[in-house]
Amino acid sequence: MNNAFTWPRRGIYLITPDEADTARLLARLEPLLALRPALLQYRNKPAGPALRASQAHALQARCLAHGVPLVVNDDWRLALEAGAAGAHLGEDDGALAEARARAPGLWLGASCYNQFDRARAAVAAGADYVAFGAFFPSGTKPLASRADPGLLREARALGRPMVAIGGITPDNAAGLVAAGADLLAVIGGVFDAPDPVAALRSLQHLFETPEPETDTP
Ligand SMILES: Cc1ncc(COP(=O)(O)OP(=O)(O)O)c(N)n1
Ligand SMILES: Cc1nc(C(=O)O)sc1CCOP(=O)(O)O
Ligand SMILES: [Mg+2]
Repeated sequence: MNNAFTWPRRGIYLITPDEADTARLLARLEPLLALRPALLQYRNKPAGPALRASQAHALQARCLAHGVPLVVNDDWRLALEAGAAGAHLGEDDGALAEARARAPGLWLGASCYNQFDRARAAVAAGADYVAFGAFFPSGTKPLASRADPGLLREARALGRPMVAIGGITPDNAAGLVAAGADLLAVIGGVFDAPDPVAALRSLQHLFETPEPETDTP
């Protein structure tokens, strides 16, 4: 990895909700960025190219102000243009190997769903981290395929940071950390909570205990 930021290793990987109103998006994010999540991903599925570009630039400015690395979902070119730290690519987002070749300085993450083989291929293509999910039913992505925490134990052997995603809340996340997740990616568990700041704090607490053993079979 080659980036102005140091890779955060462990913590909460906050992902933005779909929000067309940029002022409102920034207002919702500001108190959360003040808590310094490990990473922020800009994700806005219904947004068109112009809104995505302007929101990515606006978020990059706020992330820099708070010292939080920004990752852009789906689009490594936009990540480069906005000066973000990374891009996250899934099965519909182009070849990771091309992104690796064209954007050598970006952190690149790969969605691996519930598939160990996909993670192995992503690492071979140059992924800096691999993401697995969905570990719980997700209101954001109700049709996401489901993953088992045992996959995290198996994938530790790949030697890359592992992100867990899908329906994660302060009440269900501890088992994923125990299974070896380095980062917990969360949308609804924070943004749909009655008190998003309190929810993010609770999730961050999970990483304040010592790291679990990682070399058990
Ligand atoms: C950290 C993280 N993990 C998984 C995803 C999902 O990516 P993808 O499968 O491309 O689906 P969309 O998010 O693009 O709908 C993610 N974005 N971030
Ligand atoms: C964007 C996404 N990807 C998933 C996967 O399994 O790859 S689950 C998911 C939704 C994450 O949002 P929430 O925290 O609200 O469930
Ligand atoms: Mg995608």
